[in-house]
Amino acid sequence: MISVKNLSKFYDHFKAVDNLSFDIAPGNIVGFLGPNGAGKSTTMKMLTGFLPPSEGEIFIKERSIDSDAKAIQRDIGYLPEGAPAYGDMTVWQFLHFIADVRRLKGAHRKERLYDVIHRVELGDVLNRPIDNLSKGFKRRVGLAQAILHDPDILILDEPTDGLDPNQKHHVRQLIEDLSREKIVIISTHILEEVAAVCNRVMIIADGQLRFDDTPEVLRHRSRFCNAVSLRLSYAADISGLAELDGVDEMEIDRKTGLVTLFPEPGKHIFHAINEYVTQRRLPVDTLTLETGRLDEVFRDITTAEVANG
Ligand SMILES: Nc1ncnc2c1ncn2[C@@H]1O[C@H](COP(=O)(O)OP(=O)(O)OP(=O)(O)O)[C@@H](O)[C@H]1O
Repeated sequence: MISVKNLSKFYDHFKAVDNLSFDIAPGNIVGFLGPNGAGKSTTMKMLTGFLPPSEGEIFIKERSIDSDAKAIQRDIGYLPEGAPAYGDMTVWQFLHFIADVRRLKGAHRKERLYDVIHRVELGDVLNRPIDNLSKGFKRRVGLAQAILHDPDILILDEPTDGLDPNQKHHVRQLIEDLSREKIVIISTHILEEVAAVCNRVMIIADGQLRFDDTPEVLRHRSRFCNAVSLRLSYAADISGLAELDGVDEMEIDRKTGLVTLFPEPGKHIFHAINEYVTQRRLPVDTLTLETGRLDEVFRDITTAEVANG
């Protein structure tokens, strides 16, 4: 369990993290979201004991990071932003170096190295110097060092940054596999990542916590959630759609021709629309039930503070 109380960080007079309080329980895969400069990395560095808080407290498994940082760091795997490593070492040398730092010994050490190399799929690059690896492989080496000692808590700063779509998919699956019983905190800019792997979303902006709930709740904040969009193959009179029971509003995107029908709060309109277009034989190419647009909600939440001053 992680428990954070009134956490703040100042860089000189600038408040980068502003009075954060939250608890995270095992099994939580937290997507830690925020625009550039929101304070994500600073918060992660404080959680891992790399940066002392200016104010507030962090308890991890009921120990204070203030007095017990060393013990706490044994329970944490941390992938910092950019995944720094010793570039002149080969992957094999680097992982052994990390195994030394983590004091892994004997059969357990062997087993952990084998497991991690296999899971993160580093077998083909073990003898390559890290400096010569692609960005994607460097990221994977960073991930491997973070999980080598099988920590209960994983803190990953933009783990899929620089990876191609296949590698992203692989790393997300890896995180899902690892996350049973563990706490995983992932900082990311990528909203689809949150929907794909996280069961909790925390959004910060200007160092303050703006949202803390499930991805589902986040999605439901979108006015597009449960809206129905359709595309016509040629022009037709669709004005009757706006009059259907439960339809609040109809919007037509003049550029793309996409028609979106928004429901009244709590109403489901897909079936009524489907029936209407079928009965009238309207020339509808696609009819889609929207699940909500996370990018729009993210923008609303993170720009709200500007309006609030
Ligand atoms: N060592 C430092 N000294 C002074 N200011 C800093 C320092 N580190 C970060 N900051 C500032 O604190 C704010 C928060 O930075 P932080 O790196 O935590 O944000 P972030 O959410 O991780 O951003 P990004 O998504 O761009 O990585 C930014 O305005 C940044 O410029």
